[in-house]
Amino acid sequence: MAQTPKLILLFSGKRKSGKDFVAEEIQSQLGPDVCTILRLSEPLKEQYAKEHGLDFQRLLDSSSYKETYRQDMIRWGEERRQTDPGFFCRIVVEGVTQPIWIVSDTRRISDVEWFQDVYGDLVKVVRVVATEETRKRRAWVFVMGIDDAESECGLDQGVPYDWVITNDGDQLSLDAQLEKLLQFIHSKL
Ligand SMILES: Nc1ncnc2c1ncn2[C@@H]1O[C@H](COP(=O)(O)OP(=O)(O)O)[C@@H](O)[C@H]1O
Ligand SMILES: C[C@@](O)(CCOP(=O)(O)OP(=O)(O)O)CC(=O)O
Repeated sequence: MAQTPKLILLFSGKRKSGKDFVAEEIQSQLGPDVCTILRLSEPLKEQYAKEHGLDFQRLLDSSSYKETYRQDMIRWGEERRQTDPGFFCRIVVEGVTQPIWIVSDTRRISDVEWFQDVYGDLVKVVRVVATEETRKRRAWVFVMGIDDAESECGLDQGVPYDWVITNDGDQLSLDAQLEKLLQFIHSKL
């Protein structure tokens, strides 16, 4: 079981909006002892790799290897969540000791609901936004069945965002937004 955190930031956003980039910026400001980044896709990929005889490490990086299996991983993960919506959430929080958690890849309303049910007001929903143009510059290409499906669109609406971070590559603008978010985080420590 994890220690009770002081704050949980649930990040969502489109592919290549910069969820990981922004999460890592925040973690680097706070330090790894204070802030941990949790990824729901990690236990998903680990288990999927085991069951399908694949290389877990290669599923973790931004390679074409991951993209080859993305659609089937989505299908497989959805089957798991249907029988147990908290399946991947419970695994990622296990044994975490840092007071600030960033879950960098919430994709579905059921993910948000699980955290809200268990941790209540400690949970804040953060949306990372970048234009299609910016995302294309980061090598995003629209794929039917992925970019128009729940995995990418599940949190486009239906869950109010507590914070919206616009990440279009302007470092000064990002710094200003993160400064405000960091002030809020510090107020919870
Ligand atoms: N503000 C930024 N400045 C420079 N590079 C960025 C910025 N935001 C994202 N990137 C780069 O764009 C790519 C996609 O970002 P990533 O965080 O992996 O997106 P996501 O997790 O939303 O799919 C990565 O190579 C990342 O380093
Ligand atoms: C099957 C997935 O978990 C794969 C996610 O892999 P990543 O989180 O590595 O993907 P991106 O950051 O969008 O490139 C998606 C899901 O629907 O659960």
